[in-house]
Amino acid sequence: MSATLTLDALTKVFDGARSPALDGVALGVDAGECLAILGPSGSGKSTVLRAIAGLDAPTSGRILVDGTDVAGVAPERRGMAMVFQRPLLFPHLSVLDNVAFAATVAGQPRREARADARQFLELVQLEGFGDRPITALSGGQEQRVALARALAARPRVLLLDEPFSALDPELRGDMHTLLGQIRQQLSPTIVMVTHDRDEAAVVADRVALLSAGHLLQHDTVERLYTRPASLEVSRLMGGRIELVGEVRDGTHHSAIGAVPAPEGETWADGRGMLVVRHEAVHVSTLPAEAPPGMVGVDAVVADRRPRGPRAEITLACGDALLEAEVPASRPLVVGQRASAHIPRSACSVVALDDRQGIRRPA
Ligand SMILES: Nc1ncnc2c1ncn2[C@@H]1O[C@H](COP(=O)(O)OP(=O)(O)OP(=O)(O)O)[C@@H](O)[C@H]1O
Repeated sequence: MSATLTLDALTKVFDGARSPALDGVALGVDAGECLAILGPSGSGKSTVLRAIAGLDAPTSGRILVDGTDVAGVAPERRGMAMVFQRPLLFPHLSVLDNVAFAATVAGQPRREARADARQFLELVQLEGFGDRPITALSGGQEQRVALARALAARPRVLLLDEPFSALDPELRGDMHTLLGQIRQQLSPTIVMVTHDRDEAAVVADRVALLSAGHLLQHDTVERLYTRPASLEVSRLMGGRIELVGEVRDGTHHSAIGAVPAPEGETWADGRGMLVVRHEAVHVSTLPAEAPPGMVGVDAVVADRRPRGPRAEITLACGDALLEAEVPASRPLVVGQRASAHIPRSACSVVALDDRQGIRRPA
């Protein structure tokens, strides 16, 4: 129950719009893969999903399922099922009949459809809930029913449009675990829209990052964080360290000194912005040499902001500022001398966009 999905130069211009909602989006999803479509509000995430589902026709470009163009194929004949942010269940039907609905309408005998639906309720861990009215379910349970109903249609591609965003963090975590179990058992191809980086990191094999209708990067979660294709990607992925400088002979030079490219990589010579994942910066107060593979920088603690079990630290290194996180229990105080140890593997150089190069991330 999985298929490959290919988006080929997908473009959507809504009537009267000044700029396209999607502009030439091209990517492939492997059979059984989970792709997260990530991006800020209005970037075109739902438009991609609605085009794949057949709910909106693209202005140009193609959508291929297992290599076959689905242009003109009605939504219900595409072999896809969609789960929305709101579960959209029939309130007058029981839980079981909601899940069995599509099969019954398609002409499957009621008894068979219900037996089948029971299996999917079990899959979403709602066995025993079949006879309940929909109105007796919690939000998380409703979304499980919506998922069971979508899976009961045995879609080749499962489309999820921010399906867990209305749930509280704990329930959302449970749903991520459930999605992992469903993937293990059924391996559906999944395309999931989310604006939450953490959710994308937990559920997806790869991420398509959109901004203003453009695909900025299609890559693994780890590479989006540590090898952003541009300054915009770095910022959208929450990158907070940006150092203007120049690459010479494969080493970036900036206010913090020389940072050689990570092992096995090369950086092109020229002006460039060194971007560094702040989560990887280690703050040391001992006068120790930086360990192998790391760059050491002398600094002074310029700011400290409590964040529950963690504290965010700003380090001043001459004119440059570095960000880091430490456990809240670390007794680092403003004005204290410290050194930052930066793993080279957490560093990347991106083109310096002169329109945005000077602004620091918020
Ligand atoms: N039916 C429509 N008619 C006109 N413009 C639309 C329509 N649907 C979406 N748009 C516009 O297309 C752009 C992309 O919208 P879309 O809903 O795909 O973004 P999104 O990334 O899903 O946003 P959000 O995270 O807020 O849901 C936006 O500028 C939006 O205003």
